[in-house]
Amino acid sequence: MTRITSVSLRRVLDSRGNPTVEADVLTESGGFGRGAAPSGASTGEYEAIELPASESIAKAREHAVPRLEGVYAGDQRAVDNALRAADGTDDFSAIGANSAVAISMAAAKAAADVLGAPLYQHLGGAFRGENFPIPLGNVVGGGEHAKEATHIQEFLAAPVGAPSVSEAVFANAAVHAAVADVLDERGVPAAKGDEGAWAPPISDADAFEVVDEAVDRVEDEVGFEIRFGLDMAAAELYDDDREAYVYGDETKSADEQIEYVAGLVDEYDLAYVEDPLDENDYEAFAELTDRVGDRTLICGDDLFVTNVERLQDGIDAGAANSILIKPNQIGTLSDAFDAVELAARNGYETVISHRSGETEDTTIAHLAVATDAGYIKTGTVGGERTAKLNELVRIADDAV
Ligand SMILES: C=C(OP(=O)(O)O)C(=O)O
Ligand SMILES: [Mg+2]
Repeated sequence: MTRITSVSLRRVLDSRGNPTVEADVLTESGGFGRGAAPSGASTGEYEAIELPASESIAKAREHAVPRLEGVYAGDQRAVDNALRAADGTDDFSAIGANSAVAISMAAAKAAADVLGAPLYQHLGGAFRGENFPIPLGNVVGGGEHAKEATHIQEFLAAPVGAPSVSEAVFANAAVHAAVADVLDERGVPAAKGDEGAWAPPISDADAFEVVDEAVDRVEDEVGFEIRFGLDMAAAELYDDDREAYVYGDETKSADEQIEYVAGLVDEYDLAYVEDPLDENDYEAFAELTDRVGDRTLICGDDLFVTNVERLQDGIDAGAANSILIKPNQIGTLSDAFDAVELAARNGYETVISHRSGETEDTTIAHLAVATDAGYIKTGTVGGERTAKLNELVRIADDAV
């Protein structure tokens, strides 16, 4: 029933206006699935390779599509193994991780369509947990996502006390609005960055004050606990030649960076810190996790790139206590599931994540529910972000 009869690929727009790959998968019984690849700006050095969309489509049409016809979409590992075999490299540099992930997601949706089950149910099975992920909402940002804004890439609202997904999603939107109010009161103009977060021309120190104030106001309104966290995307701050983290005119050594982040965790009671250190410095990650990992999540994004080998190295080193999962960093849903499983077996929290360049695709909302992830990071406002957040609300409401 789920035997694939056709795979078609096309170029569509992503949220930055760049071309990206969209895949349609059809099965013999009429099942249909569509997936679209996201795209990063602050990409990790060890991510699977994204090719220009046209090139990736041409290569995938030549090498992958013929192998996929006849494969059962309901057997996700068979689909993803066919993609790996068609590519023949470790990093999808032959057909592009963008075509690979679009096809992998489209096949999963086609199978769910045939089975008449919501995607999260197909991916997670009957015995998945009953938890819903807490959405981490980007409310202020800079780095590679906005020029002339903060050095730290993302300040993320974390509504840890929300009684429901819906209340959490609306709380994050309220924090986003409150940040606009606080900036306005301070006379600071702000455009938005790639993910829809405010990108004000202020120092990181001022941004902490602004977000802290906005979170306090919304916490008082909603009556449940809201904390906040960061994606420091520190590999983008790190200068290999100077062996230092560069914040404009200031630099910090690895030891100073550890001290700085540990201080921030305590001063602002941060719930979450992603990529606080360079992607090659497992040791410094381990030192920081040792210091503050009992009271906050230290999450590896560029550090682990959703890759089980890098995650295993991190587990061995004690480098973090959580992992960001981005399917396009590794190329297939099967690989992303493997990373989630390894993380869970080792007590690591999982955070399913969007990319800064996104589409209306909602797969990650289903993936987060299917894997019982503790968190999902998928922005706060903006159509390509609310597509996932609203899908989460629908899933919680049993309306997909
Ligand atoms: C979402 C992120 O940004 P990008 O997609 O640019 O890597 C991130 O760094 O977590
Ligand atoms: Mg990140």
